[in-house]
Amino acid sequence: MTMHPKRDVVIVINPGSTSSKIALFKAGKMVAERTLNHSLAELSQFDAVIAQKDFRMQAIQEFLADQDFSASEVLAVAGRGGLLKPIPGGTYAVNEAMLDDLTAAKRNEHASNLGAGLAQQVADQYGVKAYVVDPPVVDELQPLARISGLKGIERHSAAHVLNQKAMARQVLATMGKTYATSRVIVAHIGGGLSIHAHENGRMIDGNNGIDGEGPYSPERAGSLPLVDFVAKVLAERLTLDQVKKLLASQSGLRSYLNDISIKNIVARIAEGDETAKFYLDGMIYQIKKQIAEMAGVLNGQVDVIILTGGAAYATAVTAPLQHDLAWIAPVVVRPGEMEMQALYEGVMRVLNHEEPVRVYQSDASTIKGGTGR
Ligand SMILES: Nc1ncnc2c1ncn2[C@@H]1O[C@H](COP(=O)(O)OP(=O)(O)OP(=O)(O)O)[C@@H](O)[C@H]1O
Ligand SMILES: CCCC(=O)O
Repeated sequence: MTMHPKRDVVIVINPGSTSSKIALFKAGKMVAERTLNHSLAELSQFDAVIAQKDFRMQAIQEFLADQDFSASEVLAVAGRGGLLKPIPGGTYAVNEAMLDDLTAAKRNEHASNLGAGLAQQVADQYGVKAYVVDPPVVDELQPLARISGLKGIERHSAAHVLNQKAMARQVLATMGKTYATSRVIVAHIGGGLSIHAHENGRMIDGNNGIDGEGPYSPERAGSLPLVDFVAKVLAERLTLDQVKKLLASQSGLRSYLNDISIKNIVARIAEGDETAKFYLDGMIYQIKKQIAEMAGVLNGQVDVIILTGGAAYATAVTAPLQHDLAWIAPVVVRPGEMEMQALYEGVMRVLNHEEPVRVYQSDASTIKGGTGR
């Protein structure tokens, strides 16, 4: 009699703005994980994010080749979801409509747009299904937060949803509180930067850095003086695609310091680079403003402020924020992300029939606007 090995291996793929993270889960546990940080020089070879697919896939295949599992043990593949149309939270099966919208970067360019395609390619290799979980476009904004200030333009959410929610749940549990009944501000400080007010389990407001809101980040512009920006767009005759690229991936620390790595920038400061210090301080200053704004959204009733993402490893970033924001609430630092675990759990909830699998339908909008249009 032939013995069939148990299918209990899930491969998790998470393309970030400046890194690719890959993990292997077996029988409920993460047994291997690798983070590859990509330099500006490496990423600059590609005109569009979607063109990075083969480059990122190579890293995935190298990781998989180093792991000890057989193809017949693979149960499913999870990828970080991309900038789809605004959708409810949940686990979505990768389908053609999703891949088409992401390949066309209908909403905008973003590294996470690669997640579904990479996951599907790896899933095909093992003859299993691919899923994405709680993509960055999960939109729980409260009605007042949607108003922009100009009729015809509405605000929409884009955030590190997976990590913000996972960190909030974890930190609140250590405080004896639940996510569903608490008020939290989470600042994810990575290649992009998203800072949101969470109230009773929902992300009710926060910045959409992809569309040019909030603090500048390693790559993103954040909010700009609009008249000067529009004058630049007109003077340089920029197309909408060029504007989106400029705001989301060619601004922020990259534009001031020609670097997207906060780790490098902290090292430059340690060697006496005053310019690097000035612009890192500027980013920290803007983060502080955004967190205080979210405290206003929550009427100052904040259980905890959480600083997370790769840059939360840098004390140069977290120490001033902990000091300056202590008047609002305790400031807890949780460096890195829990996205890999959250992706795995999302897929397992569907495979264990605890939650229905969601089906993505094509983004019917014909106007190529920002993440919300
Ligand atoms: N040990 C460290 N010390 C200081 N900074 C670090 C450290 N590790 C990572 N970083 C910084 O964290 C940033 C990347 O964070 P993260 O991995 O959360 O983002 P990402 O996945 O590339 O992008 P995103 O999630 O926004 O799409 C980089 O600027 C990197 O230099
Ligand atoms: C993940 C969406 C937010 C950002 O990257 O700026």
